[in-house]
Amino acid sequence: MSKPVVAIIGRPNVGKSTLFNAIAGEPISIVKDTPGVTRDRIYADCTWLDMNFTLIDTGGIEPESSDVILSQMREQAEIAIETADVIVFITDVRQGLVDSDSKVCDMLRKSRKPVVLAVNKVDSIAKFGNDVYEFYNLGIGDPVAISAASRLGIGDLLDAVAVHFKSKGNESEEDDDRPRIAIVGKPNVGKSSIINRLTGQNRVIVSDIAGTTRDAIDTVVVNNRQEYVFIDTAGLRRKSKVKEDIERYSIIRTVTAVERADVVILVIDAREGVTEQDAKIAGIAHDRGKGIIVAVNKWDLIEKNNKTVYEYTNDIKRVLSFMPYAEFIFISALSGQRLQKLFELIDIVRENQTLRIQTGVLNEIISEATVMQQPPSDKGKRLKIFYATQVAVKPPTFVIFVNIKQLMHFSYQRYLENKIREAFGFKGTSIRFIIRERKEENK
Ligand SMILES: Nc1nc2c(ncn2[C@@H]2O[C@H](COP(=O)(O)OP(=O)(O)OP(=O)(O)O)[C@@H](O)[C@H]2O)c(=O)[nH]1
Ligand SMILES: Nc1nc2c(ncn2[C@@H]2O[C@H](COP(=O)(O)OP(=O)(O)OP(=O)(O)O)[C@@H](O)[C@H]2O)c(=O)[nH]1
Repeated sequence: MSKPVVAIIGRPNVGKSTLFNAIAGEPISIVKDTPGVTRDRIYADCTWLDMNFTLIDTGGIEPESSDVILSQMREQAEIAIETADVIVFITDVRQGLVDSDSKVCDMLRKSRKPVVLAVNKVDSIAKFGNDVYEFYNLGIGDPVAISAASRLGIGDLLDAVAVHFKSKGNESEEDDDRPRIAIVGKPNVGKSSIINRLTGQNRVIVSDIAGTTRDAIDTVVVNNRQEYVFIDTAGLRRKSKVKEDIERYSIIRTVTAVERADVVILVIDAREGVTEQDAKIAGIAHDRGKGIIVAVNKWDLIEKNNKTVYEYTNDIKRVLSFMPYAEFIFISALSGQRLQKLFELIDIVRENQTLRIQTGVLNEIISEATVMQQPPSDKGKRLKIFYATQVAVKPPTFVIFVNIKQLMHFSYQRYLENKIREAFGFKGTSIRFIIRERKEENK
């Protein structure tokens, strides 16, 4: 299910980072399993009451002249409008209303994206409460008074944000059962070329998902009478001169595209091989439990012998070792080689993402596995597995009931995962486990 995306924007020093941390929770847990992305808080997976959403930080602004600030704020706002479902516009009660705030609000209003106005640094209502009214002048609705630093009003703010989740424009997306595929990868690997080639060969129809700006970049391709929605992240490079800004933007674009996708195609340039940056991008899809196909593009430029595919696959698997389940395909957007096969692979991965295993069969596999390799023990206590059942798809998720949770070591869980994969495949998709304790008497 696609999670809503919330973006925080505002002038320098109003408290964006402080608010981000207050919502996301203090320990930097964002991407702990994802290589490379820990340096900076760009996005975080958050929960409020029973709702999950992705929070993005469109980036800091260097306070220089007010002209520069305004243009950077516009840039931020554009990114937020392009990628977010709800925008939190944050202001500072102590700085008061500033001209650039009004200008950015004009942009936001025109975009018709839901905006929630936060007035920060209201550490004391008695002292600053009255100053909040001034912000009604921005014409983007009721200001919510908060103090990010002392975590006051954050609940009210998130309530106001969550109102827009339900009326979110892509409810139709939830009912839409066409496969949604995000094509991601570093600049210049051939993402646009792949989309162009696919659409050139097949009839294209305009996306009929109504509403938001993001949908303008969806491309519908028909293959064998099946419609596929491609979510493109190509060609949307920002003009910024700052390398960090470009990188931040491309990560935001990738996260928000991946969020909406069922299957992610990670495109790699065959000449360059796989890099840390590719691993970073792959990690975003992995963390979100999406189906994954690694497409090695520009295959026409490679001199090959009968070991080349094998060697490439091994090299990539080594770097992407956290996702051994990924499917591989070697393509050329230039010649069209194997692009037809890409559709077959998408179908397979998607089926695996939604595969449901009967409880009886699942438990047979698990008891066979425990006979073949005894569960681990510690201090005289041995792990007992009572029962397992699949509770979700996309990604397939299994609950395993055990006697003592701590005894389920990562390596044994991986062993069970391998056994499940041997039996049922699940190629191209991650699978998840939830380990639950149950009293032995209940068995
Ligand atoms: N009094 C008070 N100070 C706050 C509050 N929230 C943030 N601050 C302070 O305001 C300053 C700026 O906060 P940041 O979160 O770094 O602001 P930012 O908007 O991310 O700033 P840039 O990265 O420059 O765009 C810091 O000194 C914070 O401690 C608040 O609720 N009350
Ligand atoms: N030889 C060869 N060249 C390719 C292939 N696919 C793409 N190219 C070339 O690689 C360059 C980059 O391709 P794009 O499709 O623009 O790459 P992109 O990933 O969309 O790039 P961004 O928009 O920067 O993210 C172009 O010059 C393409 O012609 C291929 O399969 N073989």
